[in-house]
Amino acid sequence: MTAEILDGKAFGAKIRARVADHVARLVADHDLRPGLAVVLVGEDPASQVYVRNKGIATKEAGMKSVEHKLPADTTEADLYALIDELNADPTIHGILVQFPVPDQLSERDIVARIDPAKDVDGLSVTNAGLLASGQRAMVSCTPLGCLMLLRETLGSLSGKDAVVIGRSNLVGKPMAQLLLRDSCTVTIAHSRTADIAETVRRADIVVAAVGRPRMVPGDWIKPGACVIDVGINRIPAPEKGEGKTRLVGDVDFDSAREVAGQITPVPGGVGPLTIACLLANTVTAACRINGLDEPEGLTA
Ligand SMILES: Nc1nc2c(c(=O)[nH]1)N[C@@H](CN(C=O)c1ccc(C(=O)N[C@@H](CCC(=O)O)C(=O)O)cc1)CN2
Ligand SMILES: [Mg+2]
Repeated sequence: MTAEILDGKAFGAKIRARVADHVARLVADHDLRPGLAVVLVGEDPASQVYVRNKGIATKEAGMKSVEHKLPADTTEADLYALIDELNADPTIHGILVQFPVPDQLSERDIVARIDPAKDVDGLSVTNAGLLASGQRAMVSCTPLGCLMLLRETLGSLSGKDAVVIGRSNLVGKPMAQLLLRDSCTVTIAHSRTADIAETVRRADIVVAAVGRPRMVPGDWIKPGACVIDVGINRIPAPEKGEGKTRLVGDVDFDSAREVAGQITPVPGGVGPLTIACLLANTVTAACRINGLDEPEGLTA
């Protein structure tokens, strides 16, 4: 079997078109233009690219985009003063502080400072708790995108065996909660899982989110399984020339594609869904904050 390759760029574009449609309606019917503020602390080159792409995508969808670039030595007090300002700004509905942040800052404390209603990363204790208890939450963008892609690809997920490899607050844990909510039988595997190969072999759905290049070989995959590779790992690529690098996922694509039913590539799989779902979450937040109906097709 050779797997169907799931095109994250195309699906991301579809989500973004849906977002733009909702935005146009919110502006026309309610004079409400959703606004997203992205805060970047320091000069991490990859983060600079992601933040720029978020700004471009936000404007393309017809939303207000605000970028705050702070120096690498920004203090907690200065960052919190900015977050407080954004929390109070009625034209801003989503706030995202780009991670990683420099060492003097705590990701956990930053997230706690953001109004949970504007927490478009879904990382606050409030949103994690709402999701875990089956209530309306803001859901982290990458797992939200993975869930939308799984539903689009497989239809109902009910009764399927799903394994999430990785237990981060940003991806692994919310992904497992979303799959559980769609009535999957969910296992979270991680570095201490006793027989990870056997655990993965049982799964109809594999979501790999560990950040270890090509950790999951094809012979761990159940024939026909749907494989979602969240990993974005930069590795040396001497074949492209000295000092060159390339991106690979957490799954060994070449061997896994021979076994899987469907698989996401890296790049061009899950990555583009993260930004598309950030836009979706901003629209959702704007609707909720203003007491309007949930946007259809943009929430989990
Ligand atoms: N506050 C947050 N920080 C970070 C998040 C996040 O969700 N919230 N996620 C990542 C970075 N990220 C978005 O912020 C992100 C990463 C990758 C992509 C993407 O489209 N990747 C492309 C490849 C890009 C490349 O060539 O380098 C792909 O996979 O096709 C989008 C967004 C960490 N920080
Ligand atoms: Mg981190």
